[in-house]
Amino acid sequence: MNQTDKQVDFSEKLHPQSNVKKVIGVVSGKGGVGKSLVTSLLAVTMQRRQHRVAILDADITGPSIPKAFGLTEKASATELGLLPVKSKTGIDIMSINLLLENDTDPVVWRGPIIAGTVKQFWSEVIWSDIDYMFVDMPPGTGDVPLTVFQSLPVDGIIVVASPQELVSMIVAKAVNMAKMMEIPVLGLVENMSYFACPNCEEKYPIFGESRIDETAKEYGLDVIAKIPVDPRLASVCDRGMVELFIGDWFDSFGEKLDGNENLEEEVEESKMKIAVASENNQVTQHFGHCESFMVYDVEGSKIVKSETIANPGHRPGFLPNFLYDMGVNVIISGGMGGGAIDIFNEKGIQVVTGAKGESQKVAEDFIGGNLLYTGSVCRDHHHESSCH
Ligand SMILES: Nc1ncnc2c1ncn2[C@@H]1O[C@H](COP(=O)(O)OP(=O)(O)OP(=O)(O)O)[C@@H](O)[C@H]1O
Repeated sequence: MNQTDKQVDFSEKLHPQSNVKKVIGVVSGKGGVGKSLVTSLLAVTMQRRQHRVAILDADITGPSIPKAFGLTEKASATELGLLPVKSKTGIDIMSINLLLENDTDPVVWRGPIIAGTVKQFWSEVIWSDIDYMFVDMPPGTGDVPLTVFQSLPVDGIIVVASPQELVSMIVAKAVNMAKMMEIPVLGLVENMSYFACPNCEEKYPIFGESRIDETAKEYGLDVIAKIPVDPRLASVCDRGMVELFIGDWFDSFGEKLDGNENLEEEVEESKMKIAVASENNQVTQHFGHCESFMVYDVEGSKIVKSETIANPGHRPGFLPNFLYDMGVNVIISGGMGGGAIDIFNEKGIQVVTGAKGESQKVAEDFIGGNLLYTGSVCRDHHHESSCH
């Protein structure tokens, strides 16, 4: 089922006593690649550069920031609002773990509740005079990170990946998600890029040869840092002492950030191609058997060209490759089989299912961030009638 909802602008709802100048989201195409570590290192780097820094831990189901900073006290509240907890060096931090009585309790909330909590972290916490707020985003490119993205006025994002993700299309998905939301991608960080032998200068690519330069070139992005696998990094995080890390990986990025008042100017206007599986100009329920694809070229937030491409025929695995070859970044359909979704995912194409209504209107809603989708998959795709 398709639902539309006006994109919420939480920037107006920042707590009256808060003042946050720049919000930078740290994302990863999947969990466990070091997103929280990178968020922490970035925050510490900017703190060392004499800025007032905050971390909003939006990774509600896997909050790791309080542990890395060794925070044991809980957040407190006044009648005016919630107060972040200050780290040893004065970084303001808010995380669900600072509110839960027992921080080993699992958080098993659904997307809307998670997004609601992140919204409260933005609007009900008093963030006093923050120059840089780093947001540790939920991992992945699914419904939850997308909703959180829509909930915060993020000025730019940093994509973290390990060498394996850089080989796959996971990074492409993260980059496409940011493009969809019209958020500038400030650059890529390759974590666990290599292991540096402590006895010689040799660097060993233990998780595969670095692909970051190639990937960055492909998407026209900057390489921010290549971080080695370093047991000392794991150790400072485990001991709650990330503020003591030794390394200059983010120094030049910090310098650049300081010299760059307007992050938006950093990137060219984003472009993307959206295909909508259609029947009589309406989104069809049956991706493979659609009459045509309405294809929209988008620049910034405007459709600059539209064309109708007849469905060249339904053969297993054929259509995703056909659309990929056309340069499509996003496919919208009512229903779609799991096999097709998998191929689109492998190719880094964002899949939006559960859409309904007039094709161009649906594409416009998507561009405006107003299309919420169900992510529904047709489990049995042999017959059209099974695709509901
Ligand atoms: N370069 C590195 N060298 C050594 N250890 C690392 C490195 N990067 C991350 N780690 C360790 O790997 C673990 C996972 O890192 P982290 O929590 O930052 O990942 P994440 O992407 O935020 O995970 P999630 O998405 O599940 O929250 C942590 O214990 C961290 O200390």
